[in-house]
Amino acid sequence: MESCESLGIELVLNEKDGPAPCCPHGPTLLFEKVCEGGSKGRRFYACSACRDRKDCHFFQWEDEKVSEARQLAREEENKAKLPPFTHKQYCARLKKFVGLLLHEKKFCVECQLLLLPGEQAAHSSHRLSEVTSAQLRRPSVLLRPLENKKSNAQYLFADRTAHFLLNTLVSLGFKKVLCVGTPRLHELIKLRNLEKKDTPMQSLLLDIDFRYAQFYSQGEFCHYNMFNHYFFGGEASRSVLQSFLSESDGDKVVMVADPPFGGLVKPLANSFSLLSHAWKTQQSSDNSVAEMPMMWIFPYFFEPRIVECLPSFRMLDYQVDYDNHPLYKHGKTGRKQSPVRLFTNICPRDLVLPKEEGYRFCSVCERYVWSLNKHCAKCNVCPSKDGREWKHCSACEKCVKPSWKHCGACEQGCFNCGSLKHKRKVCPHKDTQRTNIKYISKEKTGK
Ligand SMILES: C[S@@+](CC[C@H](N)C(=O)[O-])C[C@H]1O[C@@H](n2cnc3c(N)ncnc32)[C@H](O)[C@@H]1O
Ligand SMILES: [Zn+2]
Ligand SMILES: [Zn+2]
Ligand SMILES: [Zn+2]
Ligand SMILES: [Zn+2]
Repeated sequence: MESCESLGIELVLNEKDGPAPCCPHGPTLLFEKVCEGGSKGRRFYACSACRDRKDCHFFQWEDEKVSEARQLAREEENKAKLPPFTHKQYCARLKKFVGLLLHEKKFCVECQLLLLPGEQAAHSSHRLSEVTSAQLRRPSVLLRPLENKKSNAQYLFADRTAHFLLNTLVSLGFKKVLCVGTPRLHELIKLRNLEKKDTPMQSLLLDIDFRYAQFYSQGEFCHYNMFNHYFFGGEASRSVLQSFLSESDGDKVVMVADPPFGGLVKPLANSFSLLSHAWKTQQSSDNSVAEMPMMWIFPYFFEPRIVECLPSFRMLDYQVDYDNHPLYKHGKTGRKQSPVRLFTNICPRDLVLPKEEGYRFCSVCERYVWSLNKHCAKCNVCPSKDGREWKHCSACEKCVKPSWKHCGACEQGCFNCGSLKHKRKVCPHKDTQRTNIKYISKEKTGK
């Protein structure tokens, strides 16, 4: 079928091609196979949210004719995959649930659903648990994390990180937090408000995990796909976002996003730009150049790609930790350290990293850095990206990883792909990232 040896898959972001067909996760993304010699393969649509065909099997060639019958079947399927209740219904259910006696408050562990009294019989063979009001305020603890790496990749912040984020946002004076894929931060903000000690902060959670609709009002949660900027709740959800982004009362907005790490950078950057744009339309005209303050949590090795897509972003040294991730735990050293970092368009000087955890301020770089990240006088930067102490290589004239041994023979070729025809700097295969189609992706760089 394919006439070419496929090198990878590129994502095509092209608005003028008309609306993309929809899978249960909203509009699909358009991909293109890239072949040896740079020739373009056939384009196809695939799911934006699931990186494994097992989780969403949508596939359509760009030039494929879809019969009316198939179109109807598809619409039926998309409908069948909708949440069992509308958000409005979930809110009415919560209201009833809150009014129940403690022994009546049951959560079905299998169905991940808060049950109303009449419904328990239908779940009698399922494991039910009692829900206290304290648990009701911590849905991220009550719900089973959706750990599937190829779709939700729901890794929840360890307390250390969650509190660092919250305290940082408070100290920067933000009053409204747009939580994109950060349910635990959203929850923490609401808990802090309940303590009534400080001025409250508003929080709006955007997440594809609709189980959260059971716990939050329509003004606090929108069922949202961050890979295609799709609001499952349509216009009503969009207007919730718009009014949340208004700073007319002087309340500053910040976005904090923690996408699944397997996700493609380009569609995420595109969605965050659109969110920033929506924020901008709410600003007075004298603020016309500014971007919405944003934090994007992602592994350090995506730095070149993120900065390419969002040039105002800088990577911070802060290591983000998760509760339910087997690998990324604080206190580990060497390769076991968390590779996850904060990327932000907020001035790094203003983001104070905790001294007691080993961060210090570099007055030359004007940012907080990890203890092992020593300033190199020759490069004039704090060079380490991965948390280990890097060393200067005089042959390369730059700082390199500690494991790096300079090899004269390799100098001739490309360190990235091994080709002798070019250097790594101009390697056409750099910035590779996995896509849902099990190939190595080479996202379009536009160059
Ligand atoms: C790496 S976890 C981040 C959770 C965060 N560390 C916390 O503790 O609040 C990724 C989050 O993004 C959500 N998510 C995954 N795919 C998404 C998508 N396509 N659109 C929106 N949210 C998505 C998941 O449900 C999950 O809550
Ligand atoms: Zn899908
Ligand atoms: Zn059940
Ligand atoms: Zn420095
Ligand atoms: Zn150096």
